[in-house]
Amino acid sequence: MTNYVCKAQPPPTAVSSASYFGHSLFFHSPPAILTRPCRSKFWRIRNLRISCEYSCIEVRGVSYRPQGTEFDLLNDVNFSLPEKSFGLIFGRSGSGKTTLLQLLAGINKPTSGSIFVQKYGDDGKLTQTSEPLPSERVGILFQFPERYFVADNVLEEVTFGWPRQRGSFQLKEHLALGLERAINWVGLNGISLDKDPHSLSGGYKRRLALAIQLVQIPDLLILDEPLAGLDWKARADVVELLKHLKKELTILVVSHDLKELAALVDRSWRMEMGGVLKEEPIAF
Ligand SMILES: Nc1ncnc2c1ncn2[C@@H]1O[C@H](COP(=O)(O)OP(=O)(O)OP(=O)(O)O)[C@@H](O)[C@H]1O
Repeated sequence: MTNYVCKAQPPPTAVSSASYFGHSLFFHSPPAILTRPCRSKFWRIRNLRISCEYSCIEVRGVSYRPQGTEFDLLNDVNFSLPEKSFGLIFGRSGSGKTTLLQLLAGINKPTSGSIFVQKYGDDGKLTQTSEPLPSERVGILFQFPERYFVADNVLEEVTFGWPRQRGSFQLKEHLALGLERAINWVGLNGISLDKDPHSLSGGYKRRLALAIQLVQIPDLLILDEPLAGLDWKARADVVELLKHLKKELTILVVSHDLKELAALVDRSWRMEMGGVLKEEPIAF
């Protein structure tokens, strides 16, 4: 198998992605000492052994042709996104960006090629065989997610689809804790859970839509045009929120708003007409 680019490039904050006895340090900002670069095989802090392993979402040779059609919408797409990094895909309307996101989210299946997770050791070497990226571990926010709000209040909106009668106590407890964390993460804790989601400001509607995706922490969070349709203040708020979330999550964004997002971006690609993806750094 080809040795792909991800190997030589660990995530931007390699140690913040450290495993802690097999659990991610996800919910907490890493202590200052953990933000130092990874120098030795393991960090030892208060007798905790913390390895510097990391993983990458890998897209290899992906093409897609909808059934019954004669043209590929995506052509041999390849890219890697290390965990806890922020990727941006831009390009002309109709080039195939949303089509690619749908494959990543498991909504459609590639005609050829594969999408998987690859784990690496702190020496940059593969540590185990690749695993498919499970669609239930991908959170996706399509354009204008607030258009799909269905409930009369914030709590029902976030818990829509949760088990009501059936479902174990542990599952419900897990979801409730996830809800609390998600609400805090996106800064909705000052908002009454009784409030009508449609009465929220544009920026807060986006926060709510994000919270729904974050109750169960996704391995990959995909956002299609997260700033579209917002005024300048709400756009700045959402950028600030993404800056915060980027410390904890692997995020892939499709957007035309390159200038506003540039400071967050670790890797970027241009989708050319015909579904051809090319790496292209953005600089402002
Ligand atoms: N099921 C389908 N069958 C045939 N063509 C399709 C199908 N779905 C999408 N397309 C076409 O594929 C092309 C790529 O669409 P896609 O929505 O991925 O583009 P995009 O880059 O996300 O555009 P935008 O920036 O406007 O959202 C478009 O020409 C679209 O009409």
